[in-house]
Amino acid sequence: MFSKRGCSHCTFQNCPVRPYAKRKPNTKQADCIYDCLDLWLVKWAGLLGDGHQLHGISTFSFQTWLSQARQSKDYALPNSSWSQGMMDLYSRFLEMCKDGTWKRIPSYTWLYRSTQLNLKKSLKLTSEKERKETRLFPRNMDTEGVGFEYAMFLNPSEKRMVCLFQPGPYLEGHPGFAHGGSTATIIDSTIGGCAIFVAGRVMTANLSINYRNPIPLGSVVLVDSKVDQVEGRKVFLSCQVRSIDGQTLHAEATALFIRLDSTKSLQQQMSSQ
Ligand SMILES: CCCCCCCCCC(=O)SCCNC(=O)CCNC(=O)[C@H](O)C(C)(C)COP(=O)(O)OP(=O)(O)OC[C@H]1O[C@@H](n2cnc3c(N)ncnc32)[C@H](O)[C@@H]1OP(=O)(O)O
Repeated sequence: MFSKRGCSHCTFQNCPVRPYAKRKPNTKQADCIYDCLDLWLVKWAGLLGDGHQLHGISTFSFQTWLSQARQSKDYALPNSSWSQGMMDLYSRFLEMCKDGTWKRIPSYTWLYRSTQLNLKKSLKLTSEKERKETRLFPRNMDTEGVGFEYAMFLNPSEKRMVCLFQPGPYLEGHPGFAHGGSTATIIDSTIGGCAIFVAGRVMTANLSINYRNPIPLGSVVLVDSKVDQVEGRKVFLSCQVRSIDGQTLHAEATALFIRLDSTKSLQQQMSSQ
């Protein structure tokens, strides 16, 4: 039932999923192992259910291990689904990080790990349940390239956050183009990251988007957001979504974020409303 060859893709011994696959360019070995294990679990653990023993390891403990491994995986690193355009833009921003002007924002399955943002207080206020179980919406797909492929960079002095975004086929709206809701999601997340950096724990109160030109699936766009004004608890931001060459304006948006009570956890805040 299991190949004894080992997976040439990730070198995970006895991987039954891709015994003959070649390693994809730019794939980190660790990422690939998670992929293979994931598919392996879906294939076998899903069929057998929890509590069964495979190779002496219970599927339950394997799932727990996998879930912990996923939480510590940085999804904003290049993977083999990234187009050359995405890689080039990523390299350009990485270069600009060298003198400290820009900072790459790692991206985990839960928001509050992003230590580059202004979240030290929020981290303390986040419950164990929130930390372990909150899964950030744009990271809702495990297969690389099918949904939201993105990486963010923060310019602290300009209070600006950019997001390199490559929408995959599962985000389709009109044939061949990204669904407007997926564009709204990536705008909300980018603007939201910027607002979090400036004000800490915030929520979107208003997001207004003008869609100017559709975004082809698989293309790469730059979501460029900045803080315009802070008035008490209110953070006003604006954003533009453009093609890499800057020639096509895909969308522009304005947003209002409201800072939450910094002494209360999100749960306390919500239940007191
Ligand atoms: C690196 C990755 C980063 C990823 C970032 C992810 C970001 C994701 C962000 C989201 O999607 S959050 C989810 C969507 N948002 C919500 O579900 C929020 C729902 N709304 C609420 O919970 C509350 O309405 C809210 C927390 C926004 C405000 O409630 P509060 O009780 O704290 O404030 P309040 O209602 O007292 O309003 C405070 C001020 O803001 C004003 N305000 C509130 N909502 C407004 C609105 N919608 N438009 C204009 N003004 C508004 C309000 O008038 C008032 O102004 P003044 O102080 O001048 O009187």
